[in-house]
Amino acid sequence: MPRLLSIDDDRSIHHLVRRALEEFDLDIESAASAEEAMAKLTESPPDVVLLDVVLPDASGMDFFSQLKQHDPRMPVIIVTAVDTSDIAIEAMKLGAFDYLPKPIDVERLTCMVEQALESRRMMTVPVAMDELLTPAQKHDAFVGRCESMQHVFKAIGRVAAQSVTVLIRGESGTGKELVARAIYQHSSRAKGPFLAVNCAALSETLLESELFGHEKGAFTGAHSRRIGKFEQCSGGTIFLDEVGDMSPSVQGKVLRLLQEQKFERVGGNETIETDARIISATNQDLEEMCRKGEFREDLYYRLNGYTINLPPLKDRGEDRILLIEHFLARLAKELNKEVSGIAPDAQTALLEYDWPGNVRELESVLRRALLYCSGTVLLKSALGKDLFKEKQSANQSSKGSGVSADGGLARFVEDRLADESTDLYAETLAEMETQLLTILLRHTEGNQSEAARILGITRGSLRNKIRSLGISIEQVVTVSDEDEQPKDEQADSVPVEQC
Ligand SMILES: Nc1ncnc2c1ncn2[C@@H]1O[C@H](COP(=O)(O)OP(=O)(O)OP(=O)(O)O)[C@@H](O)[C@H]1O
Repeated sequence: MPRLLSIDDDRSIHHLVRRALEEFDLDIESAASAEEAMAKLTESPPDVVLLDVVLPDASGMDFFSQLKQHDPRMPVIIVTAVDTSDIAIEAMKLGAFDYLPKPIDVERLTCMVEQALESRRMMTVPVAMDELLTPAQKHDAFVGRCESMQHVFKAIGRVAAQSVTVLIRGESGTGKELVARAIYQHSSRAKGPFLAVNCAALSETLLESELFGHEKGAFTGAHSRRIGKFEQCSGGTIFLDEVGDMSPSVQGKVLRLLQEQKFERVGGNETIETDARIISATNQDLEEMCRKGEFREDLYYRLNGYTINLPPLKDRGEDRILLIEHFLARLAKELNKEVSGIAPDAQTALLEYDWPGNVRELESVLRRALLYCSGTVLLKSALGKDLFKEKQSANQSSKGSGVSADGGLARFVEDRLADESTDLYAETLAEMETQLLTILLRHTEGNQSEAARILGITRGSLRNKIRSLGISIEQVVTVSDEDEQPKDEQADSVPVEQC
């Protein structure tokens, strides 16, 4: 279980932190002084630290530097009273993860902790390419024995140690983020930070501010200075996902950064230098975008120091069977199911399907199937006929969320009866919950806090349900974008890819 260490001499803060995070699967420890914190850190390293910069026995900045020396990849969230916010900003420049003013806003705290844990996971959970690992091992297995995936693994090995930019290409859900993490973990920057930014999930203003930071008053809602990811990540690696979605203005700033390693915060004059390695990824045809004038050609060449192409799942031959076995073993453990095999007709159905949402969709389909499955063998009936029909229809989303938000309940029950289900109550509840949450998350454009408020449940319960039902927020929001609903423009809103 991940560990959080809260360092503050005010006991009421520890109490608040515990209550706010009680629904996280987190082991929460507290320390009232720098000395006590260091003893706890040394005994057992935490995955995220909340640090009050005013401690009885140390200056906040000195102690922050000690923490960073101890573990440069540990996300530290600085907690400050308003009059210490300058210290927090200084700490951010030196690589603090984020900062939180007192009085603590519980919503922001939970959001930041969630982001910090994800960031820690990306940096520290090894991506294992060499063999199929058992689910008990603490690795994210990168399954691939087919020839094209072996090329990918070799390319990762070749490019990791060089300090060139890398452009990872492939359809959605093919494993681009795994490739980026594997490159980082095998590079000479592996001890430095790795920060990921999804360029498609933020409006132009928010993305610019997320990457480059902003000065107080730079735009409506910019209440204080913010340090951007490029500044925070100096000496580390930044992963720009969905890079084709950057606006022309952000493209121009990223180009200058690649040419000169320099930039200015939004609304600022100070020129800042950074040394962050850029790995980017896209599922778009950047060459075509260059031809149409939608993507800067000079930036395309700068980002594309080396290209890694990920094949779609349907072209990975026997890997599909390995992936099915891998996910069945992992998900059975995670969902506490006894399933140890798959019926031949179920396997054939999975192999015949063309998987527009690629590996992510396969994982999502198997997760739902396991939720429905009551025996030790996964039957074809658990895969859901509906799902396959819908997925193969002409007007489906290329992302494929694995969720049918408009299927009728009566039809679902009839189908399950036809399949001779013996677990109809649990199956129907899971189906209804999936549909309800999908519709609502589309309505709130992926904003989980808002969705939890409307549902009348806590954000933690919503998050648990989203995970156990295998709903992908990113995909839900993508469907909403296709419906031409506006993206969230609020400066203080929560980026959907992170929260
Ligand atoms: N070869 C693989 N072996 C095991 N798991 C994989 C593999 N490829 C992808 N996955 C899993 O599939 C999911 C999607 O992968 P990932 O997020 O890396 O895809 P992506 O190409 O970055 O998607 P997107 O374009 O939508 O951002 C993740 O849970 C990842 O761990």
